[in-house]
Amino acid sequence: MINQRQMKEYLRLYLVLGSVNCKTDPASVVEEAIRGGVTMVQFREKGRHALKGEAKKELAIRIHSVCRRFKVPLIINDDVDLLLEIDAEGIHIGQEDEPAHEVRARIGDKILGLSVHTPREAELTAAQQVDYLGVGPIYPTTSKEDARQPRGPEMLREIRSIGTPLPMVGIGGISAERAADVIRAGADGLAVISAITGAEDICQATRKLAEAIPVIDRHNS
Ligand SMILES: Cc1ncc(COP(=O)(O)OP(=O)(O)O)c(N)n1
Ligand SMILES: Cc1nc(C(=O)O)sc1CCOP(=O)(O)O
Ligand SMILES: [Mg+2]
Repeated sequence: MINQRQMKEYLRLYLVLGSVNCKTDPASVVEEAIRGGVTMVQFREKGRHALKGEAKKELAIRIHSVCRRFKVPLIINDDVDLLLEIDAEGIHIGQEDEPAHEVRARIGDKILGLSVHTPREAELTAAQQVDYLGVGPIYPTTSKEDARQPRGPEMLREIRSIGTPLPMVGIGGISAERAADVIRAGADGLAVISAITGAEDICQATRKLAEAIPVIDRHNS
């Protein structure tokens, strides 16, 4: 499994995207976003108009080739078979997806991220199986059809207060203006879709997000 220090660095500015989120070629969006400061990418091909089968795999391979060029890890959402086929760096699963211990058995040492929405779910997560937690939605979002009620940055604070040892990323409605509140509440990084994919200038929007992330020394806080 990846060491936590490295994991936290990768989580700092995490772009989640699929073809339905992009106005132009998703692989070009990824390249522009990496140039702007994205530290990890998740391929999340979901929704009624999402690509399937070979077309989905072909896009995943093109995005992976951009990520590889810049040494940025690519995480696949939900689809363990696709992760193994293209040899990406990790997988993100939710509470309703394949159980974490079964996914870990299939992926070996690759990165495994799990969504949690409550302190209880974080408490029940086996820290030996999972590399990071995705906590959301922090704010209202229109990018996930079945998103739960937003709980605000307070949810991150509550999860930190139960002493979870795992790196955490906040997700849901995060913008540059909200970045500092999310990090100060305990997140190691920000995961975003629309704040990057919806921008006219992808690189500039990413830079603005990256610059809004405060550096926090957790030992003194
Ligand atoms: C970083 C990150 N956090 C949470 C999620 C949501 O995962 P999940 O609950 O499985 O929902 P879907 O994304 O599969 O619709 C995520 N994808 N990434
Ligand atoms: C993929 C996803 N997962 C969420 C969760 O709460 O688990 S919210 C979300 C969508 C995030 O998109 P945006 O940055 O555009 O709000
Ligand atoms: Mg899922």
